[in-house]
Amino acid sequence: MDFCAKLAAMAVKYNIKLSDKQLEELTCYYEMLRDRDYIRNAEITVGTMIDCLSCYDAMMFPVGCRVIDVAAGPGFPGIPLKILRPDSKLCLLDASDYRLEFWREVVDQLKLSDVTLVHAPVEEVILMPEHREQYQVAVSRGLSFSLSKLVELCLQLVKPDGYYIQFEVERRKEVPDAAAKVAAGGGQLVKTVTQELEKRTFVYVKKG
Ligand SMILES: C[S@@+](CC[C@H](N)C(=O)[O-])C[C@H]1O[C@@H](n2cnc3c(N)ncnc32)[C@H](O)[C@@H]1O
Repeated sequence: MDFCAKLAAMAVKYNIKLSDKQLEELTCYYEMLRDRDYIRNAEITVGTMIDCLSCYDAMMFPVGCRVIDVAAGPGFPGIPLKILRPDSKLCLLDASDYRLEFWREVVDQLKLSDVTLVHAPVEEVILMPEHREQYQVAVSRGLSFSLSKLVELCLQLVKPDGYYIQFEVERRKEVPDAAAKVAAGGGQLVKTVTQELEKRTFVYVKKG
């Protein structure tokens, strides 16, 4: 089975609704990652795409919402979420500039509109008026700060009624204590959702 067919099958299994156009765009993104040697194999990337898309909660993403991916690396989960919700306005942020050119290519190739690219550490971006408290949703996957530190930093990017979604891996073992850790970072735990495919728990945090 090719990448697109595998992704389509997994999306059905995990109840993620993708149009043919979205499947094509995710496949094109996969091919660009593969051509840059950013990924090891198609199987793993299907898992990564499903992981990224699984955090989506329609209630937290109003029409035209501004979303920031903190420490996006090659674009996970920001680019899959932008493909899922093309009306959203995405900011990809990373401290390292080594992905900027790649992000630009993806944006051009997929003709993605309303995407902003920021090369700076999150600690600096939270102080910039054009980013501070400007987003409906902040997401972060793979940034190795403690859960309370991530909540403290990322909520500063979120509007008063916004949300932060953190991708937690099982080995970090922060989830059983998530409510206390989220509160220590200044947030309110909305829910945690565990996704079996990548042994992942999404921690949903509301500001305030
Ligand atoms: C393990 S990668 C995760 C990338 C991507 N989110 C993913 O899931 O594949 C961690 C990323 O965090 C970025 N990073 C590390 N410290 C950062 C900081 N203080 N602010 C913003 N990005 C940071 C790194 O440059 C790297 O791209």
